[in-house]
Amino acid sequence: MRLDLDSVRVALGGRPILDRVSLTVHSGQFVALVGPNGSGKSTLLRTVYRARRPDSGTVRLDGRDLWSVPAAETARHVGVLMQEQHTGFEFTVAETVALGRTPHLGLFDRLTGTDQAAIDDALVRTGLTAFTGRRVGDLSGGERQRVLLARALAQQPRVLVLDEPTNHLDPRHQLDLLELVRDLGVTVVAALHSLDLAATYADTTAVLQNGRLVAHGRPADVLTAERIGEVFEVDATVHDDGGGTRFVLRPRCVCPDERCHWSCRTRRAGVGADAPVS
Ligand SMILES: Nc1ncnc2c1ncn2[C@@H]1O[C@H](COP(=O)(O)OP(=O)(O)OP(=O)(O)O)[C@@H](O)[C@H]1O
Repeated sequence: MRLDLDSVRVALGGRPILDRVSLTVHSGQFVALVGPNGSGKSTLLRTVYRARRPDSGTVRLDGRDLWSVPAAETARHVGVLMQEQHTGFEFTVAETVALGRTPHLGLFDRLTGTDQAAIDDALVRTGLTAFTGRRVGDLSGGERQRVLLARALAQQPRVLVLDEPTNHLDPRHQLDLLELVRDLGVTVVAALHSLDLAATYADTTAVLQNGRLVAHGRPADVLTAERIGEVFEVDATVHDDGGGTRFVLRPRCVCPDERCHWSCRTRRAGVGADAPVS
C-alpha cells in the first residue's frame, strides 16, 4: 500500500510537534525514521495508524484519507508494534498472537482455518513455536517484543508501523527482525535509533528534527556525516567498506555557545567551569 503524508501538522500542549511533514512511501518500501529524542517520530507513526488525527494536512493510504474510511478498515490494513505497548501479561503467547486476527473477525466470530494458519505462520517466522503455552508476563523483554511482532504479523497487514522495534533485542534478534520485516514485501515505516540498522535495512531514510522533515531519500544520500552532525549534535564519521555502512559518533560540545548541550554543561560542572570540554 502506498502511504502519503501531506503537510501534516500536529500540535500538543500548545506547541507544534509535527510541522507540515510531507512524505511518500511507495508500496512495499521500507522507510526508516530517524531523529533525536522528542523530534516527533512516535507522533508521526501515530498519525499513520490513526491514533492521532493531524490538526491539518492528510494521511492517505492508497490515495484514501485515513479519516474518511472506517476505523475498522484501517485496523485491518495497518499493523503496529509500538514502544511499551500494553500486553495482557496473563495471556499465553498463543492467545496474544491470536489477537492479531481481531480486526478480521466479527464480534462473535471464531477463528477459522485461515486465521489459525496466519497465527501459526507468525509464530514460526518469529521463532516462537516453543513458547506458545508460556505466559507473556513470564517472558524476557526481548521474547515479549517478538510476541508483539508475531501479533502484528498474524494480522497480515499491508502497512507495518514499528516504533523502535529492536528495543530489548540482542544483536542477532535485531538483524533477524529487520530482515524478516524487510522480506515481507509490505510497506514499512519504522522509527530506528540505530543509524547502522537504518542504513542497512531501509530503502529510504527520513530525518526528523524538531518536528520537521529535514531530509528523505536513499540512506547513503541522507545519512551524511554533515547532516548527522547537525541533527544529532555529534561529530560523525561514516565508514563504508563495501560490507555495510558504519557510523562512528562522538558527542559534540559547542560550549559556552547557547546551544551547549546539557550533558556538556554537566561535564563542565563536574570538572570545573574552565576546563575544556572535548
Ligand atoms: N500529549 C502530549 N502533550 C504535550 N507534548 C507531547 C505530548 N505527547 C508528546 N509530546 C511531546 O512531543 C514531542 C515529540 O514526541 P515523540 O514521542 O513524537 O518524539 P520521538 O521522536 O518519538 O522521541 P523518542 O526518540 O524519545 O521516542 C516531545 O517533545 C514530547 O514531549
